[in-house]
Amino acid sequence: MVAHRSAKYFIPMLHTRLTYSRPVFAISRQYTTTKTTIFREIPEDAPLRDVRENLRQLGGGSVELTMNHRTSIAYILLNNPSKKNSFSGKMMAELADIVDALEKHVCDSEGVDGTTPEGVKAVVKTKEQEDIRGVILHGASETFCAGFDLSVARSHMLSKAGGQQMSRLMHNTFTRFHNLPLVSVAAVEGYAIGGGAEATTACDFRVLHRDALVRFVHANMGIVPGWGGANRLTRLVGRRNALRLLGTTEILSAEQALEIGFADEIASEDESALASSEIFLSRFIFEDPESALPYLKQHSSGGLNSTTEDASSPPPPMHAPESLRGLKQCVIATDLEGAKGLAEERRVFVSLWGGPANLAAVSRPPSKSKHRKK
Ligand SMILES: CC[C@H](C(=O)O)C(=O)SCCNC(=O)CCNC(=O)[C@H](O)C(C)(C)COP(=O)(O)OP(=O)(O)OC[C@H]1O[C@@H](n2cnc3c(N)ncnc32)[C@H](O)[C@@H]1OP(=O)(O)O
Repeated sequence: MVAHRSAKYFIPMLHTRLTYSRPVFAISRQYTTTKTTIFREIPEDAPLRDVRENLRQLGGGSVELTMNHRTSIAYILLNNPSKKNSFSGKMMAELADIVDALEKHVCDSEGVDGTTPEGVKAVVKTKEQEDIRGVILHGASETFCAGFDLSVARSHMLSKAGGQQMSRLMHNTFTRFHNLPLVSVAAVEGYAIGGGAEATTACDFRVLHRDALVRFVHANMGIVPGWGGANRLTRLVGRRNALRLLGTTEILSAEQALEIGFADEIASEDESALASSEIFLSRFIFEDPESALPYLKQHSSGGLNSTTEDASSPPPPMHAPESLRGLKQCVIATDLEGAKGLAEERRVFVSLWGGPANLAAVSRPPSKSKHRKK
């Protein structure tokens, strides 16, 4: 039965007044829109690839990956500014594509299963200096993300099957992203609302602009987080704070976010969250972040592909990518039950001991000066 959007199909129990007071009218199963796009409802257990392709046809905007090989930082840009970078179905599919690409770049692509800590086997595959060590998730036009694109929801995805598909794909994508053996930072400007707030929890760290606002609005919509955000938020800030943020839907300022441990840093007065995130990441990347700052500023292009060879300034010494990736693997392996986590840590250690970076470090003469606190 093909229903057309109109008030007479409005089903009171699904009517919800959204945070920007746009009523959402429910329509029934098969959808057509003015663009005669048919959103196919597919079986619950359909391959995730089918779900991704089904969603790809919905809505606009884009998610863009760029890699800066000079600074070893990758950037994922949520780009849907006319809708506050909210996620359309197309953007959900593109984010999944990008996580595929990053997994291939940093993991042994033979059978990587990024949804489980055991499934993530980091490798160093390209020349050390080119290897990506960190990734920043950020939004266009000075805002982070307003969650799910509600115009897509209204037009195509208010059925149980639509919600199930969308949630299944986003759970998979954000779990794989969270498990990537890269150090990830959410650079939050403006708003991170609903699924946008959930997206920040999929990163290892959060750097907020001093005016940024974070809000888990799901309770106002008669639901709970649909992208894994409640689970990750609870691990981040503890049960008490998580339940308060989710249950009251209170707006979290940058200061409050820092106070409860949700945010790791607030951008300094005259700095964007993106620039502050690059400096934050540089502490993981460069052996001496302070002295690497001029190089970082010269080459960090906010996500433009910067592979221009600049002979005048070879990159400052960086931590071996395999060591950083191994450390991330050890941390996510703590999700494994019992002794499995320790076993994974030992496996990573053995895989690195005696490797090129370890041999180079061991052969360096010890020097107490390098342990002086700056
Ligand atoms: C699991 C995911 C979860 C779920 O599915 O339950 C969700 O994420 S549901 C979505 C939750 N997000 C929201 O409720 C945020 C709604 N938006 C707002 O509260 C405001 O737009 C805000 C605070 C983000 C920005 O307010 P501001 O006054 O600065 O701008 P406008 O409200 O005028 O918005 C500008 C422009 O963007 C469109 N917009 C904003 N958010 C969304 C969205 N989530 N989906 C689609 N479109 C969105 C808004 O309609 C305006 O467009 P215009 O054509 O100019 O009216």
